[in-house]
Amino acid sequence: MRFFVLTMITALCLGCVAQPKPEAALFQRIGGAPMLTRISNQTLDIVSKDPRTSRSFEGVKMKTLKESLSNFLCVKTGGACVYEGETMKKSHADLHITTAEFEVMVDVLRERLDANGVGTKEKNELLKILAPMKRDVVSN
Ligand code: HEM
Repeated sequence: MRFFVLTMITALCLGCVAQPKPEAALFQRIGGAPMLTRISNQTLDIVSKDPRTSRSFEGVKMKTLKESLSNFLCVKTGGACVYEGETMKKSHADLHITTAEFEVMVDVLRERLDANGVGTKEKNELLKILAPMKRDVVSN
């Protein structure tokens, strides 16, 4: 009987230990606000100078845009930030972004995520969140 009780207690304890921990939000796993700020800044620095995409950024206040993009990505990945900008449709409507320009931006973002050591799983999760936004950003 004592053996049975001991076995049951051991099994219950192991059960507690083996409980899978809920996965942290993508925001945390990606490296939090510092990483999202770095990724946003670097991506925007590159696409605003790349001749394939630079035309849309002429006259745009890059500091404000960088902060806005960083907050947007924070919210979309589950971070506790506040995004006060426009919807994707509204903020890109007048820019007439093409599919080719959208793809350059995604390529640069992917490359920056790699360069900053973001894991493949996290990188793909973020790209999957952004992919459906193409229909709101692109208007050609
Ligand atoms: C999934 C892809 C994209 C996301 C998530 C995104 C996100 C954003 C965000 C959050 C803003 C700020 C809106 C605001 O503060 O009201 C913004 C504005 C802007 N985006 Fe994008 N964007 C994307 C694709 C692109 C592409 C492909 C281009 C150009 C090649 C682009 C060019 C701009 C420009 C120029 C602005 C500033 C507009 C202004 O201040 O009038 N975006 N975007």
